[in-house]
Amino acid sequence: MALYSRVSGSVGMITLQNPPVNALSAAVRQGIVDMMHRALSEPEVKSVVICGQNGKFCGGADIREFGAKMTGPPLVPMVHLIEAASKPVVAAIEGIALGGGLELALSCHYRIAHSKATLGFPEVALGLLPGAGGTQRLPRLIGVPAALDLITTGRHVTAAEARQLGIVDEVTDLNAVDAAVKFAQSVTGKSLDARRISTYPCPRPPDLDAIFERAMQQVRRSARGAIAPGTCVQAVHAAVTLPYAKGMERERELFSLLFTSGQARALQYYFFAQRAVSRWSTANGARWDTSKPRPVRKAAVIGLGTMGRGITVSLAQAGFSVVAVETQEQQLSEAKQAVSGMLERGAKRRGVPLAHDKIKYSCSVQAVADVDLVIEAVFEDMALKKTVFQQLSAICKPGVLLCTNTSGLDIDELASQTQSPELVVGMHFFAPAHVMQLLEVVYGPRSSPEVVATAMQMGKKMGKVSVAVGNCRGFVGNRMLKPYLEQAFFLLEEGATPEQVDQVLEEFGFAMGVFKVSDLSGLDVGWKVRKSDGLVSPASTGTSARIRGGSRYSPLGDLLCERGRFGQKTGRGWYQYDKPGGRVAKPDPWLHGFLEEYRAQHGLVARHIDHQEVLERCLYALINEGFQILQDGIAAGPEDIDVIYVLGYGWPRHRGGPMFYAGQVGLDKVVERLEHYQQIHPDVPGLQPCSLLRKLAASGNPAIHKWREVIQKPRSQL
Ligand SMILES: CC(C)(COP(=O)(O)OP(=O)(O)OC[C@H]1O[C@@H](n2cnc3c(N)ncnc32)[C@H](O)[C@@H]1OP(=O)(O)O)[C@@H](O)C(=O)NCCC(=O)NCCSC(=O)CC(=O)CCCCCCCCCCCCC(=O)O
Ligand SMILES: NC(=O)C1=CN([C@@H]2O[C@H](COP(=O)(O)OP(=O)(O)OC[C@H]3O[C@@H](n4cnc5c(N)ncnc54)[C@H](O)[C@@H]3O)[C@@H](O)[C@H]2O)C=CC1
Repeated sequence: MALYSRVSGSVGMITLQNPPVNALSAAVRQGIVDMMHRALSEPEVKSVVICGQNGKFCGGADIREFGAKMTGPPLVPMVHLIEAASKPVVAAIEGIALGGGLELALSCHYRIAHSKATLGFPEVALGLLPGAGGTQRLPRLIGVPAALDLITTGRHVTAAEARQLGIVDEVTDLNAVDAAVKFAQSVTGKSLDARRISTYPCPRPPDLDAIFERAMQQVRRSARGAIAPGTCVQAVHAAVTLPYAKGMERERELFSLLFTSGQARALQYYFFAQRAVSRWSTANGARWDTSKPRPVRKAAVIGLGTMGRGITVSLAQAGFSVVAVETQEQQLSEAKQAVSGMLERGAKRRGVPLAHDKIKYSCSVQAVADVDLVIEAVFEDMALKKTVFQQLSAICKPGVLLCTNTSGLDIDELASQTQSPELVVGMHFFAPAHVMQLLEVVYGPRSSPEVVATAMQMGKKMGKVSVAVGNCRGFVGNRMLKPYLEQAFFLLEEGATPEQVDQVLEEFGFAMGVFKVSDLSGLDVGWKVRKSDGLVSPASTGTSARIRGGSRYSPLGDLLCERGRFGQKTGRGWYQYDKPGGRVAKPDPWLHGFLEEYRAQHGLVARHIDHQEVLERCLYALINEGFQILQDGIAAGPEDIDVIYVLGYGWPRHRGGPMFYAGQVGLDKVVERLEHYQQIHPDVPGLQPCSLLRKLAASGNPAIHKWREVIQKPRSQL
């Protein structure tokens, strides 16, 4: 709702009240309309201030209302009522003015912002455009290029930048509401003719066509199939080419198109999913709201390779004191340089405070004796990690959390090496660890709720989105990757090429196809894991080479590794590169010839494989594993899996995540297609639909927020 009060005798104050972000719900919109009428009708009131309760102006339209039937006064007439007011209306912007909140502010005649406020049009991230005049008013106010930037990227600007751009009239370090009241008094009685943005002509730069062409190219490059950014460009184009009223009609038309799209539904689902994962629960009943994190001031990182360096940077930037340990002297000195470089780039590009003095380096593990938490990031080798955990358990002070960054080894086996297994938890960062937003917090059967809470909170302080997951081989992300990769290999055996598979996945929206990712991360990584699992046999050219443990196996990755083709690092992998370390993947005729030879050797006849088969086999195998993970209680809900895949594995956000996508396709359809492929490939267990998936499909494709009801029933019933 909105409260009305009278300040200093002549100022009518409208305060938005809808915690936590004063979103423009039906009640808030109704309140604003009613209170505006009241302020305009009271003769003593000479000007109006609009502000938000609890230091937040407004977080925009109430996203939770989008799925339901809209009630209350619409936003567009509301902003027109404010702009047309005969008394000056001043927006007092504290905290945030986002989306519809900024549109509300732009309809006011003046805007006063607190210096710590941020403003922006984040609608594009929800699959929408600013649909209450934002696309028509902003270019009129700040020009086309700046408006295009803000609206198509959704980036938030500081009050200082907003002042520079001309979005706000004044910035204050003092109380913005008091400043707005004073300002409102000072403009009482002044003409408002020049203050109504909708009446401004839209500036027409001479190179207008080129500006729009560039903007379209830019969004095509970065949007990866998302429709909202391009539609935002079209809406801004209408501001320049049409009179205001016609431009508003066009905005409405384009908004409706987006509003009813599957992409908007997916992005809005994802918005809430990313927030829902912080309300974690574990399979044995520990929960976010009953588990208290421990204080952590000083942390240690063991092993300063690729991951340890990024983790060190991330910890130091978050304000933790860090002891960084590396036993190899050469590695230690390289790591010091690399960490310094990362800190300096962070300071330069993102304004993160330089934190060199937060880090103490050592080549002895004894240096960790007084830390509160340790993150181990040594080689992925169980025997080595066990030794390190035994050492840590002996050296660290009592009560220290021992965390491992393993990509998939058994947390419980590591915990059993220590005197306090309840203090052991996985903190699985993603490379590069100082950039990637995802953290899988892996709890073992013995990890205490307090320890899970501490790791989750540490992640948050480091700017990560932390997702709590249970302990199993590969946890959630890497476990689901296995059937996806397997299908990609099998498709090569059956006649596809890496380029073809990658193209299908990139058209779907992945930033990179599976083979390009494999080249980037190094084929040797998976090879080492397969070797230690005993899967890589020296007889990989024999007839039994394509069967392991009774199931189909593709030795293609192993054969490439045997030939030294590790991907980008060696300049050859599934693709060729101009040199070792090269980044531009080019199709490799050698690889095509190799695949032909391989097929001939194994009696395989290449067939035409269409787009649909590539997509369905790769994605549905991955999705099926996701349902198995839910069934096993490794992830608490589909949101956890979706957030992991979007933030950690490049799943296109506008498709919501694999579990949401499965729901959109239709679970019955996913089951039907998996069964179809399983009939053709009976030796591939990953194609057998799991019982939870079947059960949900049979119960009529319930909406994704209802899946938990089925999952939480005793697992024996599945
Ligand atoms: C605001 C934030 C920056 C705060 O961040 P932080 O402090 O980190 O807190 P969070 O954890 O993120 O959030 C706390 C809590 O608040 C919830 N929440 C946040 N914002 C909203 C919101 N806008 N609505 C509802 N709830 C919100 C959040 O979910 C958390 O709760 P929890 O999930 O329970 O944990 C940050 O939250 C943020 O960035 N928020 C999003 C801001 C945003 O994107 N705003 C834009 C909203 S869209 C908008 O404004 C649209 C418009 O431009 C106007 C459209 C015109 C409307 C016309 C509609 C007419 C319909 C016509 C149909 C046409 C179809 C036809 O023709 O048929
Ligand atoms: N590289 C990646 O993309 C990811 C790796 N991981 C996991 O992170 C861990 C580390 O991986 P990377 O950083 O890639 O390995 P890396 O090979 O780059 O670095 C490992 C470092 O540990 C050091 N080391 C070995 N034994 C040590 C000891 N006893 N004490 C101190 N330092 C020691 C080595 O000298 C080396 O510098 C592994 O468990 C890996 O599975 C997790 C996520 C992603």
